[in-house]
Amino acid sequence: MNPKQLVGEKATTYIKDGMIVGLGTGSTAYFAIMKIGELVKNGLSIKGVPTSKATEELAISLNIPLLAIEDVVKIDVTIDGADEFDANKNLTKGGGAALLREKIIASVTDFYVIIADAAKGSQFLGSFAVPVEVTAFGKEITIAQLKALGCIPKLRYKEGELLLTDNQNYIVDCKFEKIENPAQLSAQMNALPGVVENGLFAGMANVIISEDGKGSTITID
Ligand SMILES: O=C[C@H](O)[C@H](O)[C@H](O)COP(=O)(O)O
Repeated sequence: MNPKQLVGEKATTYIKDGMIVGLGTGSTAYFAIMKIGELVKNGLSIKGVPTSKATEELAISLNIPLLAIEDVVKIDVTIDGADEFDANKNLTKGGGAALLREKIIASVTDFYVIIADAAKGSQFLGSFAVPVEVTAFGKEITIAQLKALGCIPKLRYKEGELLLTDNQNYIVDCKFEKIENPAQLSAQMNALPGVVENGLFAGMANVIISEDGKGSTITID
């Protein structure tokens, strides 16, 4: 089985009848959502909370009942992917530009399940550039301030156009070297006025489900 499908389906074992479930974004979360769609079809009663417009569309196509974000106070379980994870379950997310909605949803989640193939794990974060969502207004100033924190910043484009997030902001991909203290760096970036949110998720994941390259899952908790 495709490793993304393997970890995605395994993660759905944390979902129980009656739960409110955060639905992640990306090519790994896709497999968890497909499985949830199958479970719902077979009688599982849950309400989903999508982390992006793309995930919302997928969930609707699978007839997964959804909660409007304004009605969400607490989420039982969220299943989401990651671009990188370190030895302390800190994450880099936002390769698909969904980091703001993902972090808001993670912040009210009781049990946050991350699914990621083994190649995404290392001792320290830093291989993957940290995506940072910034306001359009003053973006050149914000980019200069991010650079002063020690990264090489790069405004993200898609198909020749500046990428606009679901929240109508831009993404700056910030390439740092070894990130030894993700919580501190996250706070420094979020202290910049033009930063809406950054893709470092420090101390948020309860469990990471990965795979051993031989068809078995590994649970890091
Ligand atoms: O913005 C996108 C999300 O943070 C994704 O969960 C992350 O980029 C991982 O995506 P994938 O599973 O496609 O590698």
